[in-house]
Amino acid sequence: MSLFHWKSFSKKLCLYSWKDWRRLCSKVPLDIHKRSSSVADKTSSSFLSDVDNDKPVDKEFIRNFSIIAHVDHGKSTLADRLLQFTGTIAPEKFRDQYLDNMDIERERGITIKMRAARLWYRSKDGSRYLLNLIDTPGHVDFSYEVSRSLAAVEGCLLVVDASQGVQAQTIANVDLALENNLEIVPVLNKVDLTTAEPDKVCQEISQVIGIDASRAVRASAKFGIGVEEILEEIVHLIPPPKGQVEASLQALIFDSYFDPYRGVVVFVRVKNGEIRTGMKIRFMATGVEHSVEQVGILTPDEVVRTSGVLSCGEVGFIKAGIKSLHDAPVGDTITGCDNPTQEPLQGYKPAKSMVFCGLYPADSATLFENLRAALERLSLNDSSISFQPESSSVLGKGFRVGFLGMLHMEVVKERLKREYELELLTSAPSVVYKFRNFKGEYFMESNPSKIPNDARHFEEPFVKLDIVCPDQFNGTILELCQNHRASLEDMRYVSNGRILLKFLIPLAEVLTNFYDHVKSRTRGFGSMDYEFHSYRPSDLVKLDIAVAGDVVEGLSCVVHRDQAYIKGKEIIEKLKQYIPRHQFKVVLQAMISTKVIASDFIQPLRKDVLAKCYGGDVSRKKKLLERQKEGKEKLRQLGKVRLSPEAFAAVIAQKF
Ligand SMILES: Nc1nc2c(ncn2[C@@H]2O[C@H](COP(=O)(O)OP(=O)(O)OP(=O)(O)O)[C@@H](O)[C@H]2O)c(=O)[nH]1
Repeated sequence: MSLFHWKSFSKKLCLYSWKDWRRLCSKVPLDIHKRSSSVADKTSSSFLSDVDNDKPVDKEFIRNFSIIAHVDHGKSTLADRLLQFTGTIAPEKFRDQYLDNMDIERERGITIKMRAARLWYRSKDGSRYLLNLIDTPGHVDFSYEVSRSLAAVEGCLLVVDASQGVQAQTIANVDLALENNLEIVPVLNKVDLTTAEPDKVCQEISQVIGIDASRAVRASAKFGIGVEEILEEIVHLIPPPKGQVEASLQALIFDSYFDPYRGVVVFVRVKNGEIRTGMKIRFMATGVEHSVEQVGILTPDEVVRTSGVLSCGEVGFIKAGIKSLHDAPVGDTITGCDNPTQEPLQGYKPAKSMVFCGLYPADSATLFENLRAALERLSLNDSSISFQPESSSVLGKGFRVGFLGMLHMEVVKERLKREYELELLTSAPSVVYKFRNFKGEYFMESNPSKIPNDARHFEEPFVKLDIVCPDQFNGTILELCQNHRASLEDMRYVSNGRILLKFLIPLAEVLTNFYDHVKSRTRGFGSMDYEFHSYRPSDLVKLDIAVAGDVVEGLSCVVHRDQAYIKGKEIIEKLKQYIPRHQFKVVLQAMISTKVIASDFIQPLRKDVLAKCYGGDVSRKKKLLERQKEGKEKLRQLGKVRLSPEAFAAVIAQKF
């Protein structure tokens, strides 16, 4: 075991006290797999042999649901247990986080993409049910995935960590579920922890979310406790899908990806009618028509149905020789060309890039084209990435790329490095600013160096920010938010001792290290969530940085007027450490338009021109010094200072 893995393993061991271990060992079956497969023998496996996945299922016996929760409350672990318990995955094939199949997801232990899987479950009432499960990400950057999954189901499991209680994203996800009129089934997870307080958390759920949680299943996804009860709740509380098989086809696209060999694979939920192989379908938003080549189900592997039918209420995939993801946008409705519906289903707003930064290959000449190809391929499967070419005097040719948030940006950068072997330099992340030019025309721009000097009336994106934390940290959180230009909108108790604070805050302020500050100020007990609210006017200015008289593109940024001097000074100090001394004096300036607000300089190298002048006439010495001064002045006017990419990266790192 590597040192790293050993460290994290031993850290996990230390989380349990001896009492914990004794309690766990006596109560919890250690071999989860054995336990779940033995129950599966009783309930599922015995009847899985006669399951016909090829035929559509009577919708009275279908339950479609998502699993939603705050980050790390145990969604993927619970999905694993449900897959095991129902015998969906053969024991020899099983691995933890089964539905998270991207390397980055497994290494970081986070879900980035939603995943669907169908499970068969024989209920205690004797009937056999088909459960379509959609596991969703918890991180705020990917909440778009959650809202997509919720439009495709009738209910959701709301997983709440019984030791942490209701957190900011629990509330945000419940709001999404309520918007979609879904049946919410609460589950109190991690009851194996000694710090678990299920009764208190039950009260919190009722108080904050307004749903009755008295019957909530008390579960431990880690140790397989309460899994059968959860399945019973799904079957009895979540309604079967509505819709008519005889009606015109209406199928909602909730996800899709591009396969270089098979074209676009579209994941759908059939709301009305049925999709059959060979039929002509129309994508209502784009008007594009195709013939269905294959339909199939997600077991979670893609299995083609030889019967060629996907019927009302079912979740599955279709392939129709589609070449571009833009022809089959997520959220669009598919209908039949012969008997089309007039009413498209309610779709989703397209995912919008919120954070932008420049990506430049370290060896720009050869790798620029590779970067373009890599971004094109990535954006085929991730429509929230946007990019366009840009160039910088320091970093050469690159692309300005838009992301959903900072984690999304990191994930994309990591994928570019691993999958395409691209070492990249990044310019400072920025949001999209709105401003007016001197003619009064409105513009939107994410690259601060492209904002003209006469820009005025700046507006920036604001987000609704929710922070949940113990009430003893109320003061420090208010102070933090005030320092980041937030305004308090509401404050209420979630439970005895924990509060929910609601703010309006500029997005640019929460992007960088803000979550770390919340965590450290609340000793790890605080959680936050945010969503876009609106563009609002702010007293912003464009800050330029000039080195030896030349403005350095890529170091420009938009800052609040009150922060401009401090920011400018910080950047200049950092540059001073990285720019080597030259023959001439290098002046460093921070400027708003043409007005210098902070400046410093790097001393020139000095050659002792009098060294060889032993004794001699004083006027001769003066002449030599005079000539040296003139030469340096000339150099200062003509000389250029090349900023190394390392200096650039260091300044960016401290700026954000
Ligand atoms: N003690 C205990 N730990 C659990 C339980 N369920 C999950 N965990 C642990 O909690 C951590 C997070 O679990 P995940 O299943 O990855 O959580 P998630 O909600 O899917 O996380 P995201 O996808 O990143 O939002 C992991 O270390 C799990 O082992 C449980 O019932 N008891």
